[in-house]
Formats: sequence, C-alpha cells, structure tokens
Amino acid sequence: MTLTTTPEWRELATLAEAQRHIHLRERFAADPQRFSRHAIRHGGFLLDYSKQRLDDAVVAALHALWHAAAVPAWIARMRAGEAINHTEGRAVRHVDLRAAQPPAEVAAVLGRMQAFCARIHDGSWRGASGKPIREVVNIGIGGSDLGPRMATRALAAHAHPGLRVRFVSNIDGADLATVLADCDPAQTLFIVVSKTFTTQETLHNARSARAWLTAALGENAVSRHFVAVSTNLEATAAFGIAAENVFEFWDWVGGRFSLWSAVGLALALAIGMDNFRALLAGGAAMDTHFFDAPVHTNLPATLALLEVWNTNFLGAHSRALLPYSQSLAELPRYIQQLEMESNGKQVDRAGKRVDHATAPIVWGEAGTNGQHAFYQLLHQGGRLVPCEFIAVLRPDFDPGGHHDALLANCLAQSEALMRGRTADEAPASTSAALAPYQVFDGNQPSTTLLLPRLDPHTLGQLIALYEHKVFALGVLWNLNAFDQWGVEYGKVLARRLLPMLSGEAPASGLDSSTAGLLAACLAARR
Ligand SMILES: O=P(O)(O)OC[C@H]1O[C@H](O)[C@H](O)[C@@H](O)[C@@H]1O
Repeated sequence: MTLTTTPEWRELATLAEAQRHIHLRERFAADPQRFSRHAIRHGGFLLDYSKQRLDDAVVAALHALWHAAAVPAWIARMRAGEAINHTEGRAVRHVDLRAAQPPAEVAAVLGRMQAFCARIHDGSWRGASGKPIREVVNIGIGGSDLGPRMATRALAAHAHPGLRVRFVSNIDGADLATVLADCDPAQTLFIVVSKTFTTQETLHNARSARAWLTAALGENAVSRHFVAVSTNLEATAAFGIAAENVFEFWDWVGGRFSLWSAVGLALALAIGMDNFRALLAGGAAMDTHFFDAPVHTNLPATLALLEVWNTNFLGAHSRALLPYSQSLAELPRYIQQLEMESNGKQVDRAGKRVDHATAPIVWGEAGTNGQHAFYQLLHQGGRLVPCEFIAVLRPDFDPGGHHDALLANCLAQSEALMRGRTADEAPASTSAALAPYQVFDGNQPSTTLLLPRLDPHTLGQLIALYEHKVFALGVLWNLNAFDQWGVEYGKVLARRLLPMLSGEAPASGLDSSTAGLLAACLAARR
C-alpha cells in the first residue's frame, strides 16, 4: 500500500477540499487563540505556523500521517546505523559527528582539527618562507562548500581576528582568480575539500592554486600551504598532499550533511574550535529534540508536515525562504542543496515512480532585499508560495535602530501576506481608477521562525532542524534522501564535450542546438 491510498492521506485530501475557501483572515478572526495553539517554543526557538492554511483537524491528520508513514521507526533505523541509503549501500550517520560522546574515529579527527587550528591561530604553523598564515582559501563545491561558506558568514561576529577565510567553488576561473588577486602566497593556506576527491571543479581549481603557489614559492612549499579534507585518501596522496595534512571523513556522511565533519575545517579556522564545538553541541541538542519530542511539539516534524500539507494537498510548487538577517544571506543556497538534492526525486525506495509531488523548489533572499525585488509577486502574483521567515531577536550588529526596522519589516510582510487588503481598506486618497491596483488577495501562508540570537550553538540547532526535516520528508515521500543520481548525467555529458571544446576530438553525435552552441564557442577563439 502506498501512502496516498492510506486513510490518513485521504482524510487530508478531504480536509483540503473542505477548507479551500477559508481565508486566513477569517481563521484569525474566528479564533483569538490561534497563535498560541499553532506555535511551538523549544530550545530558545519560536516557530509560529498559525499563518498556515490549517486548523486543528488538519494538524491532527498530519500527525496521524507521521505515524502511518512510520517515521519514528525510520529514525530508529538511522540511529541503529542501518544502510538506509540503500542505493549506495551506506549508513546515514552525520548525527554521530556531533554526538556528545562521538565515535573514536570522529573524536580523533576533531582533536587533529583542534591542534591544527591552534597552530594556525598562534602562528606556530609557518608558511614555506617562515611567515604565519593570514589567508585561508577553501576549495570545494556543493556540500564541500555551501555549509562552511554559509556558516562562516553567519558567524562573522565570532571570527578569529587576523585570519581571512574565503571560498572558491566555481570552475569559472574568475572565482579563483579574483580571490588570489589579493592573496600573498607566503601567507595563504588552501584547504582542498572533496568527499570523493574526483570532482572536476575542485581538482581543477586545486591544480591551478597549486601552480600559483609553486610559481612563487617552489614545489617544496606545497606541504606548508595545502591541506585536504576527504574520504578518499588514495586520491589525496596522488594529488601530492602528505597524509599528515589530510583530515579524514567517512562515506556514511552525505556531502550536504558534512559541515559537522572536517569539511567544517575552514569554519573552525574562521571561528575557532571552541565555537565549532558549540555548533556541534547545538546540532546535538536538536538531535535529542527530534528523537524524543512528541510530534506535536517537534520542530523538524512540524516543518516537514507543513511541507507535505502545502505541497501535496494545497498544490504549492515552491517555497520562499526569507531570512531577515544579512548574516544568513547564504542560507537559501545551503538549504537549496540540502532539500532539493535530497528530495528532488520521483523514484521511490522500491524503484517505482511516486504518485505524488515531492520536494518543492526552494528559493529566497535575505530580507529586506527580497522585498524590493520579488515580493510584488508574492503579494499580487496570484501564485501560492508558502513563505518561511526567519528572524534573529538579538542582533550582533546594530549601529542604531536598524534591528527594529528589520523586525518591523519581517512581521509586516507576513501580516500583509496573510491579511491581504480589500478595496474598502485602500487608502482614502486612492482614486477610483487606482483602486483595483490597491487590492491584495492575502491568504498567502507563512511560517515564522524566531531565533534568540545567531551564535554557534543556535546555528547548529538551525542546521540540524533542517537536516531532520529533510530526513522526515524523505520518509514521508518514500524517497532515499541520501543519494543524488540526478547530478551525474550532466557531468557525463560535460566530460564528452570537453575534448570537443579543446579541439582534441571532432564534434560528433550532438543535437543541432548543442552543435550550434559548440561551433559558436569554437568560432570565438579564431
Ligand atoms: O565533495 P565532493 O565529492 O567534491 O562533491 C561535491 C558535490 O558534488 C556532487 O556532484 C554532488 O551533487 C554533491 O552532493 C556534492 O556535495
């Protein structure tokens, strides 16, 4: 039996149909207690989902679905180390990376990271010409880039002084070149991060960085200026990185779940190991909550079930992620990989096509910038786009009045999206001709997540919240959230096209569009 044929699924479909015409404004008018009944407080977080299009009956039916899909049993299987990533035959153990008592191999690598960070910070690790390191350049892509990049920016207020940490990911030479343009080779450390150590972009960037370094300082400089993070120790050795400069992680850590491992080395250098361990502790605190809290007070469960409601029963195709925090400006990109690479799939665990929608498109931008770009469509575009607002209650940076203005905008947007505005409510000065333009339909659902502050512990909680949401959705949609076969095909075709672009192979076997574009690329070189 598939989930869509269960009584729980059918009940939700019935409720969706029956409530289709109820406006969020009416729901609030009918129930002064709506906020307190649809808000969860935990670990300093406040999740308000009262502006979603639902009522107690919907919430109860979603909770019933959680149990019908046996999510708690799947949690137990993950925790027991079963190979629940069945297409790759791997366990899913990123939670072990942040456990209070981690496995010995994890503790050992954390210890090595600690010692390394201390040497970089106190200046006892010297570059080849005897100078201390002042620049760290993380070379990686996808899961080997987005997590440490996002968190380094989010925790800038906690940065270790005297060290600049930057990130290069794109195969476009402009990425590496613009970072290297103001780096001094004698004081630069490269961290080459790749789970597989076969990723084209990362290895190409690493080779170019190596050439830049050795041109200035000679071949012997490599061991003082290059370290690697990988599960593939043979490939790191083949690249010429000495074993003592390699920080290991394991195939039971998915790339997009790997920030907690040595993949976070650049972050650990940026904020110091004490702060990195606080991030791990925050993740572990969210793990305990997810594993132990009943579904009705469970934050990851609630986010997952709201996504099912909006996607499968109300028909939403996308979700806007709107952090009202410039420090979280990279969060939408990070969550895009986490959610869309995990659950952007159509084939279920039994190898059959699912008969329901799966992951929505996630997109977003830091508030208030997004307001001046795309909110017009959210307010008057007529599309259902559930919005997820995230705000931080205590700011790290406030030169005066900024934070109040930021929060006022955040609260005002979810209020406006919910209420809308009728023609009667338009400003009195509005002329009859302009009145139709002043109407806002409203009824746009949103969730608001308030964080007490943005420190390492809180950020750890936040990331783990989304990780568990993604895991739960994989179970609910009957997908393996931990593989990513869909990324492979484009890579295969790029490998075939590369020799045609470099002139080593003739163009052949291409459709007319690809052949035409290739010819234009080649013509530009003549
Ligand atoms: O860490 P790497 O092995 O270099 O992989 C980097 C990234 O590339 C792959 O194509 C996957 O889609 C991502 O999940 C992964 O994070």
